[in-house]
Amino acid sequence: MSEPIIRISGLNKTYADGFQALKHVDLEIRRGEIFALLGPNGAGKTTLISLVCGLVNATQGRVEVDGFDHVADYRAARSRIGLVPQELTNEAFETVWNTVSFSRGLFGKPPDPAHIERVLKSLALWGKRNNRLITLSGGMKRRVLIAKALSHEPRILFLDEPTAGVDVELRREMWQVVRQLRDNGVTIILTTHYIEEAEEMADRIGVINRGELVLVEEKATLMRKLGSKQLTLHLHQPLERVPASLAAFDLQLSADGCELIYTYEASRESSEGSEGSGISALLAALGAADVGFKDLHTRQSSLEDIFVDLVKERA
Ligand SMILES: Nc1ncnc2c1ncn2[C@@H]1O[C@H](COP(=O)(O)OP(=O)(O)OP(=O)(O)O)[C@@H](O)[C@H]1O
Repeated sequence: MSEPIIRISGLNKTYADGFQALKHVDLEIRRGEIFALLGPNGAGKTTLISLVCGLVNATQGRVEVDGFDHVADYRAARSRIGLVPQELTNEAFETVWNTVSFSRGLFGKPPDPAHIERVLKSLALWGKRNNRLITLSGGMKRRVLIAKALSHEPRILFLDEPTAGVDVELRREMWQVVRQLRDNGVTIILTTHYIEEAEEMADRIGVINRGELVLVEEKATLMRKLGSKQLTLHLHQPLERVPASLAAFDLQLSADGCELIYTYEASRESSEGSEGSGISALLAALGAADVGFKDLHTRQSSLEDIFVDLVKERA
């Protein structure tokens, strides 16, 4: 496997007031992946990306960006990174073209109108290049932020809460844009507290809570490893309690006694077939106990359940 594009080791950050916002974070970002950093408000997401981007100094630890130390080789490291902040600052009366071209200049890159044209076209902003930012829709403004971050041809793009406070349609549009960038070879790191976003977009997910990186995992593995499934049986006759002969199963009875809910591990089911999940045994035991049901459905636990469990466990 190729070298990681970002290597973070033993990163600590204590702010001037003594608050420890990051606690010994180790993390490697793979070339070309979409990595979602998921965590509740105040978990340390912005602190972590600000450190990697060189906007905040680390108290301890080391960051390498594409082989360059982010302190000793600051310029080389920083030139490889594009950062998409949440909001546009005060350039409302500038045109799209000028804003994006100016951003490139900030990195000391010589003008390259052909590159700016490519970026604007890929983000469907070409037709708006002479518009002032103030005249653009919310979605277009967000795309201008991405264009600015791509103006100096970075290999890594950080997106800080890319879809915070935007509507569903715009969120989908942003996801599409991000996927396209990844397909063009850009490594993407996004922070989010929308679980749905991590579930939809990421190749790997890191969960950060109270300054600690509590988990880093392939999304698919995470879902498989920690996900559980529920089978709900709608009974013919309500029950007062779960029959003693079914005590071996993880069963819950709904308050009205009309539904039996069976929780089992989705991973057992996929690796061992329905036998492994105990469904056959449960159905046989239900038959023996004379508990009839008229309908059933299953539900896979989402990343949201997993996330809530993780954060709860450590609270
Ligand atoms: N300059 C600072 N001085 C002291 N504490 C700070 C400073 N900046 C951030 N913090 C604290 O560090 C913690 C992590 O903040 P950070 O902004 O990194 O979290 P976050 O995960 O990005 O949260 P959000 O989703 O709300 O943006 C918070 O408790 C915050 O109050």
